[in-house]
Amino acid sequence: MALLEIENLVVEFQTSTGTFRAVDGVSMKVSAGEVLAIVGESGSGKSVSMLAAMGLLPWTAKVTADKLVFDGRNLLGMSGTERRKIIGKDMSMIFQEPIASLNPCFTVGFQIEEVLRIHLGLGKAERRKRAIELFDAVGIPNPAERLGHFPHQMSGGQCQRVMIAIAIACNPKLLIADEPTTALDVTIQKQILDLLMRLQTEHGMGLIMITHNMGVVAETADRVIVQYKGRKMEEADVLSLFEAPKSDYTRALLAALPDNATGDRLPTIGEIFKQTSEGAAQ
Ligand SMILES: Nc1ncnc2c1ncn2[C@@H]1O[C@H](COP(=O)(O)OP(=O)(O)OP(=O)(O)O)[C@@H](O)[C@H]1O
Repeated sequence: MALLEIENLVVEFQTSTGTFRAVDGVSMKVSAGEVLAIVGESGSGKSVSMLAAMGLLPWTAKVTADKLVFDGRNLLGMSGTERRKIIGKDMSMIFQEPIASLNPCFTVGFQIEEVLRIHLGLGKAERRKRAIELFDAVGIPNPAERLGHFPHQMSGGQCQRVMIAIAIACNPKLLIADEPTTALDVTIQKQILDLLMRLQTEHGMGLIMITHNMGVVAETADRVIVQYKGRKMEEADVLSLFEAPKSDYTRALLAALPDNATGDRLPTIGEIFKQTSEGAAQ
């Protein structure tokens, strides 16, 4: 049975200029222990799809789907209270900007201990012990001392490790990583990616990796979904996608490798076609 099953997801935003459809009929399945990459240029609806699954979109978003099931439970018919028992516990998410994702007013220790208190009901001493274990597991040096630090006292890489520790605090079944390395220095990116992959294997979690970076896809994913303008253009296992891409869009993305697609942003389809026509004209 799939851990997360989404069928025909549509997300529309009410804007001052009318209704904008950010996600247009996307379907996907992720199983326990599987790594699914969602790839596509900026604005293709990758984050919005996952925020919809987590129930984290603002009220201006209208979310509909034929199916939105997590671990056998229908998320669509669920009350906010019921959903909050799952989100951050069995299904958690980390974001691109680790420093912005943490609350600047509280120590990182308080922030991780709150998750342990709310979701697992642990007492003070147990929370602190578990928080130290978690910081240790994600490679934060001097974990006991670091619990007393505020986010601004830590580097971006360290904050991302804190975010990962918070995300795995309750042993989630599914972790969604939304461009987890994009905002970090190149040297730190690999460390964070390796950490995520190690934790995924150790915990047998399902992992959805949202990325612009085809190198990250090749290194991490079992299966890949390519999104463009809110639609799924292609879905394939990672080898098939690289060896025999089916859609023109995927072919164009791969044709742009390695020069243009290893940075923090994939080229837009317009940029790719411009390069192709310029190449042909020379
Ligand atoms: N709250 C909102 N109100 C209106 N439009 C929104 C809102 N949030 C996102 N969008 C729009 O939805 C579209 C999809 O956004 P999304 O963040 O999912 O793209 P993405 O593929 O994740 O891109 P990126 O890689 O840049 O994050 C974009 O055009 C974005 O401007």
